[in-house]
Amino acid sequence: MLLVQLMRGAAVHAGNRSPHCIEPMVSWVWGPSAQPSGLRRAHFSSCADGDHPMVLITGGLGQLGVALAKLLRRRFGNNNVILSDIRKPPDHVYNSGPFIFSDILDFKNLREIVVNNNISWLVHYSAVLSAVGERNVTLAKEVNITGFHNILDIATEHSLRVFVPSTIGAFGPSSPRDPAPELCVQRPRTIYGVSKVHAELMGEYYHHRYGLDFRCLRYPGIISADSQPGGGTTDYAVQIFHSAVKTGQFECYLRGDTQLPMMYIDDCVRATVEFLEAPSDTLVSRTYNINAMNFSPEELTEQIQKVLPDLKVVYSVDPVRQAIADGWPKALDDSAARRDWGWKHEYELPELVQTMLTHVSQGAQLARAF
Ligand SMILES: NC(=O)C1=CN([C@@H]2O[C@H](COP(=O)(O)OP(=O)(O)OC[C@H]3O[C@@H](n4cnc5c(N)ncnc54)[C@H](O)[C@@H]3O)[C@@H](O)[C@H]2O)C=CC1
Ligand SMILES: CC(=O)[C@H](N)C(=O)O
Repeated sequence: MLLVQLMRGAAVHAGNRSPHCIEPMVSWVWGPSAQPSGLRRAHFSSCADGDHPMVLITGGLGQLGVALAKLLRRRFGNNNVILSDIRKPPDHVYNSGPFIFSDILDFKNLREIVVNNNISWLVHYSAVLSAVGERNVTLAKEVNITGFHNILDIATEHSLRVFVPSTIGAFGPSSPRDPAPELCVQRPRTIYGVSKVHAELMGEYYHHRYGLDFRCLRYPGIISADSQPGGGTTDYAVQIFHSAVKTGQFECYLRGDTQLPMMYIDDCVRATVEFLEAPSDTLVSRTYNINAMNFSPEELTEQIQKVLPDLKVVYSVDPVRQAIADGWPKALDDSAARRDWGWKHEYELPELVQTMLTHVSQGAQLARAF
């Protein structure tokens, strides 16, 4: 019954966004996780067959890579998007399109993949996230800095368009927090944040020095139902949905009033594709903030309780993740992305909660059926 009610609610949510491509084309596609929401409107520039880029996604088996690959494959064809990682993919991912082993620390292997597959766009998702990075600084330095240098050199060598996400974690306690602007003091206190500021600056330097087509979005915390987060500070906002559906109880590691910027995964991958497709001359900057909503654990709980009133949340604060969150922005100013390349989010908190509960309930029902 819960599922039926949720699906009814989700089906009526259809966003309107403004197209900002050279030749705007409105088409109807199935969203990456579109079962409950049905047909959604997609605004992309038209793209003749021969114009398709050949895309490589590194770190593609994390929280975001598979959803991005789905959207890019729908757009450019299944065989034109290669997922890669150092882990073994689950069967459904392996069977859904090209997958290749790639360790970003292995420069020669990375170069071979780029050359042999005629790669033209590189989406660099491999990373060690904030909480795991504080537990293993050496690994974070290696993957997020040394690995990124390999990406930068190969992208420059082969004239690739390269997308590297940054994060709200690239700001720190001395940055303005409400909202954090595009340009301000950035003195993060995590190795994750330091490595992302390094990536922003190096990418912009290579753009100016060598003409590299470097593109970077500072993502907020991303919320997804089908994929698990990889060890960040915003993970609670995914975990709470699974606990709410499975046990009706959740132990939150952040204080109830910790407000952070957040976004639903469909908005995140759509923003990424739109930004990748934006004509170079519309990009005033090479690094943009993007955002959708800002909320605290208490506000998220309240919204979930509108559907699941029995949900109980207790707070058991983890000092490491709380200190990280306390140095991050409460909101992001993303007006430049909205102005320059037409960024517009679709999901606000009520739609996010509706959609997440629908997906997570469906998943739980399926799991019980097997
Ligand atoms: N998920 C989020 O809330 C946010 C993510 N981002 C950024 O988006 C990107 C993707 O994030 P997620 O998918 O959440 O990360 P994740 O932690 O879920 O996945 C990262 C992937 O990188 C892979 N990896 C680790 N070492 C590697 C190596 N040596 N070679 C190749 N792959 C390696 C891991 O196996 C993993 O599958 C990251 O750069 C992250 O910093 C930015 C802001 C928010
Ligand atoms: C916001 C991020 O970059 C990530 N989810 C993390 O919490 O580390």
